[in-house]
Amino acid sequence: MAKPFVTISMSSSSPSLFRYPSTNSKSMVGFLSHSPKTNLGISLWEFKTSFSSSFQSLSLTRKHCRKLFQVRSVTAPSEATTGFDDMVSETKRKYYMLGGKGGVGKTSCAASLAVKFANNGHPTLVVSTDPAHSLSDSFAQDLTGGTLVPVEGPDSPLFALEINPEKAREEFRSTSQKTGGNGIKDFMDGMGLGMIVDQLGELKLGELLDTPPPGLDEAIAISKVIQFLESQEYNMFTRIVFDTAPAGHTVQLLSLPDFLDAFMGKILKLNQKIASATSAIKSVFGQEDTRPDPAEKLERLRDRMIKVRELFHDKDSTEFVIVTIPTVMAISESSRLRASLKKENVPVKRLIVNQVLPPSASDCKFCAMKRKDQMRALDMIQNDPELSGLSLIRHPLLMWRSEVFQLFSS
Ligand SMILES: Nc1ncnc2c1ncn2[C@@H]1O[C@H](COP(=O)(O)OP(=O)(O)OP(=O)(O)O)[C@@H](O)[C@H]1O
Repeated sequence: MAKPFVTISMSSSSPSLFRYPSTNSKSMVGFLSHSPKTNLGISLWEFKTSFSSSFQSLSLTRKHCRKLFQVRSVTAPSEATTGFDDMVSETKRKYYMLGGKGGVGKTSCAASLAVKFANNGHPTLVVSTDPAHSLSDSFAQDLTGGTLVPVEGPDSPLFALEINPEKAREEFRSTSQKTGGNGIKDFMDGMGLGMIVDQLGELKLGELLDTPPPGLDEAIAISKVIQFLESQEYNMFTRIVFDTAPAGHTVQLLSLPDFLDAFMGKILKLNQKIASATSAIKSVFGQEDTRPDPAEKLERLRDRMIKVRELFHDKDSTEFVIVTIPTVMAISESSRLRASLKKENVPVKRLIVNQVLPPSASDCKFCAMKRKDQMRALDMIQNDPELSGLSLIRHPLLMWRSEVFQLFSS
């Protein structure tokens, strides 16, 4: 039997796998019933890493999952569950991208929505690509390390993953620098082909490398998740919830393939020069060139970026859900986000308005003022040409973090 972990590789282009953490947070702070890890829990993930045997082992995993994950009884505010029935009804795989202004509750909603899906029979993966991860806080489990961690509680398997976008960016840098940066220059210099290095200067690769567009790291992270989800091992996941980085970045990542096209054009031009130079050297010295081809790697990266863009545009499988709060500023920003997403043809159907004051018979002075402000902001939504057509899901402002987690769970 294979060892109980396999890793998600952030660098390989082959599908990545789970790693069951050796330790797990024991504090489930309120909202998740704590069930300490048992031997059963560990053996659960002893599935084989070979692709040929994966199907069988994963089936085994699912069976055990049902035993391991305890049915959690949670009561959701009825308003919070409205509008989500159609999100859980289809059996086909669906991707939900939750995005919005910083701090409005994207992570809380993503975590909570993922629990809702899992409790409704969908094996679910919730992924954070936000550089300021707080998914670990939401689940009170350590999710760092770029591996899939099982979340305890829901009826169906729920896994969470925090991806370090910095790591993804670093990977891009090192690959592209090997291709167009100092690595190549040193190599060419060593071969006495300085004049080609001079020509490389014209390509201005350095400038591109120094100013990668915002969203690149997030796009790389998303593309990696999509890539491994395509493999047979991960067919089981029917709902994938992404907790994305604050608003602007997400839209910018959609234009990444264009950036990469420009970048790739240069890289490929460079690669041709190198290929002809090295083949000339090989013909003289009869040497085998065993160096890996970074340009090929970049090409694959660009292809993956294109897939991410396609996924964002696929109305059948993907939905971008805007999360906001009832303040004039947040609503204005959400309207701009919706406009940019519309321009990019990204499907948006729902708007979650989080932290709405619950009804009260006796407001204090502060609460009364706050409520008035919120009413004004909610009115704005009704009159906003970008937002008024979306189906609105209102979430109450809750007192306790444990309740926040229950927003969608029922
Ligand atoms: N409905 C709610 N009622 C009360 N508190 C809430 C609610 N939703 C979220 N919060 C709290 O607001 C804070 C920010 O929430 P969260 O981290 O989910 O936002 P975010 O949009 O993901 O933030 P960031 O952009 O920094 O990633 C957290 O402390 C969370 O517990």
